[in-house]
Amino acid sequence: MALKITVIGTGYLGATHAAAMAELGFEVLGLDVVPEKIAMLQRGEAPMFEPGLDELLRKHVAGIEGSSGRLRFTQDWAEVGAFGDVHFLCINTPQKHGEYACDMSYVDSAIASLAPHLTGPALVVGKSTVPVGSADRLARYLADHSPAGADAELAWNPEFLREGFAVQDTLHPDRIVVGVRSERAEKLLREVYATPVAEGTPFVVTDFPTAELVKTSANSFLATKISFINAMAEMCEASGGDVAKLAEAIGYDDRIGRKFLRAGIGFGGGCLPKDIRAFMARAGELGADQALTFLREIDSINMRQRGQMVELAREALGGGPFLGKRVAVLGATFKPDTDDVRDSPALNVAGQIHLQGGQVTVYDPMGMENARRVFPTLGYADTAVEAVRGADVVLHLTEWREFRELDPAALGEAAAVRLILDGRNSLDPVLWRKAGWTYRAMGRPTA
Ligand SMILES: NC(=O)c1ccc[n+]([C@@H]2O[C@H](COP(=O)([O-])OP(=O)(O)OC[C@H]3O[C@@H](n4cnc5c(N)ncnc54)[C@H](O)[C@@H]3O)[C@@H](O)[C@H]2O)c1
Ligand SMILES: O=c1ccn([C@@H]2O[C@H](COP(=O)(O)OP(=O)(O)O[C@H]3O[C@H](CO)[C@@H](O)[C@H](O)[C@H]3O)[C@@H](O)[C@H]2O)c(=O)[nH]1
Repeated sequence: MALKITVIGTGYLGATHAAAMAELGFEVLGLDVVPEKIAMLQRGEAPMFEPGLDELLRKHVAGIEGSSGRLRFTQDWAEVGAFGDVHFLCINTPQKHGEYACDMSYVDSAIASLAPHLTGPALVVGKSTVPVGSADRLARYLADHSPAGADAELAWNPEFLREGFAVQDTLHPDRIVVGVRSERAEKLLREVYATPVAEGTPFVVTDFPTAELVKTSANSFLATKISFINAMAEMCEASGGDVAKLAEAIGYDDRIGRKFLRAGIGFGGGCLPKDIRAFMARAGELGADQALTFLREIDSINMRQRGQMVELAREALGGGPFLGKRVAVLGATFKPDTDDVRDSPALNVAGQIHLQGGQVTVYDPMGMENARRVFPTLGYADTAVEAVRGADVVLHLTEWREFRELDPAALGEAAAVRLILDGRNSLDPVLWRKAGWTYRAMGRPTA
C-alpha cells in the first residue's frame, strides 16, 4: 500500500513539500497552527507567493474541481497521528530574539503535540534547519513521549530548496540527504523519494550530526561566496577595478564557478543570515573557535554592505544628512520572485535612510503587503514610475526582471535628478548612462 504522508508546518517549505508529495502520488495531510493558512490552503491558495505553487495546490487539494484529491489540510493533531506513516516536520527555526542562537521552541512544541498521537509504525522526519545535536535530542524526546505501540523513530532530511524556485527544487532536487539510525528509516525514505522525478538524484545516507551539518555548511558556503565577492568589491572600489568583470573572469575557472558571485548589498532572507548566526552560536557552544571566527567575518562583511549602500547614497547626494532628500527605492523583498521580506537588505537600507530623515518611497512587484506590515512608516508607491516621481536619487535594491526591463528614458522624465545606484549590479550601465543617468554600483568604476 502506498505510504501516507503528513507535513507539519505549512509555510514556505511545508506548503511546497506537501504539494510536491501529492504531485509524486502520495496521500498527504498538512497541519499548521495558523488557522488562516489552513483556510487558504484548503482553497488551493498558497499562503505566500511562490511561482507555480498555487497551480500545484489546485491540482491536488481535495474538494477542488478536477483535483486529484490527494492533498488535505487540518489543525487536528490526532488526525495527523492516525493518518501518517511518515511525518515531515517543516517548522520555522528563527533566530532567538536578541541572540544569534536558533530558537528551537517551535520545533519542540510541534514534536510535543505530535508524539502522543502517533500510531505505529511512524517515522518522524525533520526537514527544518537546526543546530547540530538537535536530532539526537528530539529522538530521545520522541522515544520517551510517544505511545509504546507507535514504534516511533526519527530521521533528519534537510531541505535545500530556494525560494522563487521552490516547486522546481523540490521535484528536481540536486541531492537528497538523510540522517538515519536504522535500515527501516532509510528504506522508508528511499520509498518516499523513489519517484520518477527523483531518479538519478544522488541519495546521501549518513548519521544525524552529518545530515544537520550538511545543511548549515551548505548555506555557510553560499554565504561565503557572496561575502568573498563583496570583499573583492571593496578592493575594486579602492583600486578602480570592476567587480562584475572580475567575477566573470574568475568564474570561468570550473573550480570557482560563476554562481553566487554577484556583489552588492549582500544576502538576506529567512535562511542564510539566521543560519550562519545559529551555526556561529553552536560553534561557540562546541568550542569550534575557527568555525566561529570564520563565520563571524562572513556575517560582518554582509552587514557592512548594507551600510555601504547607505553611505554611497549619502555621498551621491552631496554628503551630509538625508533630511529633505527624496529617495526612491526599487525593491523590498530579499531577492526577486518571492514576496518574502525577512531580513531583506533592501528594506534594511530603505529603513536606515528613512530613520536618518530621508523621504523614502518604496516599490516592489510582490513584496508590498509584507513590507508595509513590517515597516509601515516607509512611503510606498503602486508602480516604479510613481516611486521615482520627484526623486533626488533612485536605489535599485532587488533585482526583479521588471526593473531590468524599465525604460531609463521614461523613468528619467519622472525623476527630479537622473541618479541611480545599483545595489545589485544587475542593471545595464550603458543603457542608463545613454539615457542621461549617472549610474553607480558597488565595486565598479564611476564612469
Ligand atoms: N524557506 C525556505 O526557503 C527554506 C528552505 C530550506 C529550509 N528551510 C528551513 O525550513 C524551516 C521552515 O522554514 P519556512 O521558511 O517554511 O518557515 P515558515 O515560517 O514559512 O513556516 C513554518 C510554519 O510552521 C508553522 N508552525 C509553527 N509552530 C508550529 C507548531 N508547533 N505546530 C505546527 N506548525 C507550526 C508556522 O505557523 C508556519 O506556517 C526552517 O527551519 C528553515 O530554516 C526553509
Ligand atoms: O551572487 C549572489 C547570490 C545571492 N545573493 C543574495 O543571497 C540571498 C540568498 O539567496 P538564495 O540563496 O537564492 O535564497 P534562499 O531562497 O534564501 O535560499 C538559500 O537558503 C535556503 C534555506 O536554507 C536554502 O535551502 C537554499 O539552498 C539557499 O540558496 C539573497 O538575498 C540574494 O540576493 C547575492 O547577494 N549574491
